[in-house]
Amino acid sequence: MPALTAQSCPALAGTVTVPGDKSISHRALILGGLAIGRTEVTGLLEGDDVLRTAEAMRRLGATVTRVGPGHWQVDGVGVGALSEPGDILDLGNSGTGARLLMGLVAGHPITAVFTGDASLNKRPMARVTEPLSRMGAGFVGRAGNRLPLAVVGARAPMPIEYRLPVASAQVKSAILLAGLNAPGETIVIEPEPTRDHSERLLGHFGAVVKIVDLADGSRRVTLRGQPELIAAPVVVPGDPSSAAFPLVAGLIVPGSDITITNVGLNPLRIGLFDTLIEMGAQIEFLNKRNAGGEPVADLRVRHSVLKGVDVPASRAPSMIDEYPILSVAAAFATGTTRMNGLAELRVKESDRLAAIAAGLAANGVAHEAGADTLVVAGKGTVAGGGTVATHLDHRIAMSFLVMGLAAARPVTVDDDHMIDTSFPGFAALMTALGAGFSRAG
Ligand SMILES: O=C(O)C1=C[C@@H](OP(=O)(O)O)[C@@H](O)[C@H](O)C1
Ligand SMILES: C=C(OP(=O)(O)O)C(=O)O
Repeated sequence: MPALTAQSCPALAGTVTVPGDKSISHRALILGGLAIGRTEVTGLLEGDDVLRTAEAMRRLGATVTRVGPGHWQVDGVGVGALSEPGDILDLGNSGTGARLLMGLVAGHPITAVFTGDASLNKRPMARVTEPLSRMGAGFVGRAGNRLPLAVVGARAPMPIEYRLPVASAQVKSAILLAGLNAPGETIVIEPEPTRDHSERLLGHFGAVVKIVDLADGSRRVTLRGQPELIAAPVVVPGDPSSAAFPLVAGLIVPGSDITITNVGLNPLRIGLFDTLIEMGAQIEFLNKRNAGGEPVADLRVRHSVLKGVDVPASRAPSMIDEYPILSVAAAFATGTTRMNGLAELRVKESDRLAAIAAGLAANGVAHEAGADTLVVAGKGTVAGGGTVATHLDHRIAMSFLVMGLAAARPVTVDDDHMIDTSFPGFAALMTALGAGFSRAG
């Protein structure tokens, strides 16, 4: 386990581009693998999570080729024509890869065995196996349907109407992917809208997807089954969830003035930016444009005096992966930041609520964690000096390294290798802005 230490640094400056969006990258490979013809993907995230999905799609019969940095070609097989993989599908650290591909396999008459790393194999899968069973798939797994798990795909998949018990784009997407090979309409009702990259890309590849916002605030997504998907180029924007790390670093390191180019601004992904602006963050959205069907902009970020705010639970789906780095921003703010509706953080790559609380405690930040709440008592400065246990969680590692850039004493994370799952080149990009990291030992 390589430990990495971040120490306080002078003002950050410069312009950087973060890697491609993880959610869109997974989906581009999966839908490209089902489409007829060759899909050209540019800006693909070449992080371990997405590379695992690429390999799984190969095992399912698609031809997936890297032609240059971020430039990939996928020759698809057509909906319903996936082949049975000759070996286990190992999705590594990736909940998205595992759950989306379980949906895909569930809708095909094939059997596939899924596994992952020590983190993924602890994560709950019943949330996908339950609706996918109703569509006709079978599952043989450990208690609670955790991985390793065999998916016995439906011979004749049935469309369902399903109301999500938790707000989860992964569960929604798994059902839609299974529904692709079912006759008739598959309907998912979400209590609160979650990221809609699957819906956007399904439409982009020629499927008919209807989205209706219902009077009670929920959203109904209807997919017409058995479409012929046609290859279409996908331009992947920079990942707002990755941009969050240099962005918060720019806010908390005194004197900083940085620009992050080509950041995806899908309205269902930008809860963190809204929250930081409420806290007083100076963020300018420059050169707003549309790229590959998603809104993008360049973000100019300057050091800011932040104040604590209340973050409503309703905002959680649009910033679900951003609470670790928001907690760091809150520690440098003055006043109390209250976060609600965080139950899902307990089932990510780690129990993120517990990992954040332990990291704050190790670095002298007053806070209180409840079952699904976190209150951070910001004092404007952070003592630091702690070592943070990362539990195979990339977002915990990056968040506390950012903390170390502005804390009084250095902050160490016990392991940083898993950062490559979502943000390869993180340390180099931060160093280019002026950050200081050192390898312990
Ligand atoms: O669909 C996706 O691409 C994702 C959905 C979210 O998970 P949930 O669906 O579990 O909320 C998010 O945490 C994950 O990083 C990516
Ligand atoms: C939760 C995350 O990813 P996944 O669920 O795909 O492992 C994340 O990237 O923060």
